[in-house]
This record gives sequence, structure tokens and C-alpha cells, in this order.
Amino acid sequence: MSDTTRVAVLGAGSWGTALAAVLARHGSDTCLWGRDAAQMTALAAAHRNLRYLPELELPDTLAFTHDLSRALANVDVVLIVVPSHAFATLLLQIEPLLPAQAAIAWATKGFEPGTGRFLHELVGARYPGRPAAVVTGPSFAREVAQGLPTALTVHALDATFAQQLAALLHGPALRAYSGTDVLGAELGGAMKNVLAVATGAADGMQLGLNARAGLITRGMNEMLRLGVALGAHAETLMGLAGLGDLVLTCTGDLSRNRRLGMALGRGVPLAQALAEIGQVVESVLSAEEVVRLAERLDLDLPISFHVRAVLRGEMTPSEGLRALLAREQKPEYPSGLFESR
Ligand SMILES: NC(=O)C1=CN([C@@H]2O[C@H](COP(=O)(O)OP(=O)(O)OC[C@H]3O[C@@H](n4cnc5c(N)ncnc54)[C@H](OP(=O)(O)O)[C@@H]3O)[C@@H](O)[C@H]2O)C=CC1
Ligand SMILES: O=C(CO)COP(=O)(O)O
Repeated sequence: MSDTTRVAVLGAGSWGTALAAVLARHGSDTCLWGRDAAQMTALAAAHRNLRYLPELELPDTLAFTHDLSRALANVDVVLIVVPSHAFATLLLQIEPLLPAQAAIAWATKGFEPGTGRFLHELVGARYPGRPAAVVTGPSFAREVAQGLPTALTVHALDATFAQQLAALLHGPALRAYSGTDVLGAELGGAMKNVLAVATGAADGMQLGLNARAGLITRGMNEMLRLGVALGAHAETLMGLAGLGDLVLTCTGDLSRNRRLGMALGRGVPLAQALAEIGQVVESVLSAEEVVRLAERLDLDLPISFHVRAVLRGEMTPSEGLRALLAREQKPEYPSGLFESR
């Protein structure tokens, strides 16, 4: 990459806006793209994202556009931050516009809906051989926007690219680590959203702190079981991309997935809870894909399974909880660490 890296951030929601501001502040030549022309004009005029992140004053050096070809002209790196349901379509849209050498990164947490495919699989299939990286870790956009200390991690098969992208993000209040376990990093970020619905629901039902800790720990076990079976490295899942983000999302009320669980636990219908949150809540789609992957591998992931059932409206949170508590008594690790069924 040249001295000043040109980055296009695609997706002008809360996380795309926060990441674009960080990149611009830390010296990258950054352009933020959003699909809504009126919103992008308003953003450029106010130098704030009044809809998604009103508290953040955006740096003067950040450019804005709703024109994809303008956003992608001569870029070194494209960073995709749209919700997972929009990811595949956007990959298709950028194909004719992306410079041949540009690297592809994403901070989206989720899967391709309906297939269980990871986002790196979509990127790899469409752009074989390109440097590709996922940016993940425990990071509420609002806290990053406020300049509060945050640790992120960037994983790419190409360690040099992971390190280069981490260096672009890294700054006084943002520690960016790097690694090469793309699958593990993606799985952690997607699965913690599903597990946060469970802890949120328990908290919404006022089941206490013991229940919360039990669900987080047994949820971590599910993440490890599925991750290791898929080929993830356990240490990735025990790090920022897994445990770190699981703890944040299961305990932090800024989490939309936790808030969804809390609302469901209080008896609020799903549609009403989603409307009140008013932003993307990835667990609704990810729960389907986590269970799909587990079934493919013949793994029993009871918390994830019951979250999916509650999100499908097949059972209430209290029925889900009763079913979890009624499971047979057994050793904590029946067939060795991370391999229990
Ligand atoms: N917010 C956070 O703290 C973090 C979020 N993430 C992840 O980042 C991803 C994006 O989340 P976040 O920014 O929070 O979501 P928000 O709900 O804040 O914003 C979603 C953004 O995506 C845009 N969008 C929706 N559909 C499309 C589409 N089809 N094409 C283009 N743009 C689209 C929306 O545009 P419009 O306004 O026009 O609808 C909006 O700008 C998610 O996968 C999330 O899990 C990861 C880490 C932290
Ligand atoms: O991924 C996040 C923090 O790391 C944001 O979590 P929510 O999507 O639940 O708000």
C-alpha cells in the first residue's frame, strides 16, 4: 500500500460511520458511502450522522458519497459495513467498479442468509486471490465514536494484509490486533449475537446474575464446539473475536441483540421489539445459520437452538428456559474439552 491509503467504507450506519471516522482521523484518505442520497447530503452538511450516530462530530477530512463508482475510484481497500442480508448483493454491485488491486475487508457480523456460508466464503468465491480481511471484536460504535478505549482484531489469511489494515485502524484509543484465523474471527462475531439474545432474555425475565453467568459460559462452550468442529482456532474464540465480544454483547445494554432478548423476556412481541430498536439486529438471521451449521455437523447446541426457536415464535423465552433446565444432568465436558455433545 502507498503512504496514504485510500479506503472506501461502504455502509453509513452506526458502525460504518464510526469506522470511517477512525480511519480518517488516523490518516487514511477515507470516503464513506451510503445508499441514501438525501442522507449522505445531510451527513456531509452536518458533519454528523444524525440518524445513526448523532454524538460523533465527523472529521473534516472524511468524504461522503452515495455514488459507488466515486467511492471506489482508485481505492486501495474497500471496507464493507452493511448488514449481512445486504452483503452478497453489495459484493455483486461493486464487482465492475473495484480496482483490480484493491483489497476487501468487512466488519459485518453474520452469514449469508439461508445457506450458512461465511462472508469470507462469499468474498473468496467472487474475488479469488485478493487480500481479504475481517474486522471484529468487542466494539460498540457509540463508544468508539466517543473515543473510549477499544480493542479490535483484524484477521486475514495473508498476515501482512491483516497487519497493514490493523495499523490503519490503530490509534491512541483504539488498539487493533491482527491474526490469520478468518473463520474463527467471523464465527465469534456472528455467534455472540445469538447468545446475547439468551442472556438478554434471562435478564428480561429477571432470572438473576447466576443465570447470566451460566448462559455466557455455556454459550462460550457452544461457540468453541461449533468453531473447533469447523476448523477455527480455539485461541481466536477465547480472544477478542469470541469471548471478548460475547461478554460485551451479553452484558452491555448498548447491544441491540441483548436488548432484543431483554424485550422478548419481558413479553414484548418480536416485531415490536425490532421496530423499537430501529437498527440491524443480526441474531434474527444468524440464529438460523448457526443451527443450520450445527445440524450439518451433528452437534448439539442447546442455547443456540432454543434462541432460534424463540426467534421463530415456536416457543416463549420461559418455555425455552424450562427446556434448557430440564436437560439431562451430565459432566461439564463429557468427551473432552470443546468436544462435548
Ligand atoms: N453498531 C455496532 O456497534 C457494531 C456493528 N457491527 C456490525 O456491522 C454491521 C452493520 O451494522 P450497523 O452499522 O450497526 O447497522 P445500523 O443499523 O446502524 O445501520 C445499517 C446501515 O446499513 C445500511 N443498509 C441496509 N441495507 C442496505 C443495503 N441493502 N445496501 C446498502 N446499505 C444498506 C443502512 O442504510 P439505510 O439507513 O438506508 O437503511 C444503514 O446505513 C452489522 O453486521 C453489525 O453486526 C459490528 C460491530 C459493532
Ligand atoms: O457487535 C457489536 C459489538 O461488538 C454490536 O453489538 P449489537 O449488534 O448487539 O449492538
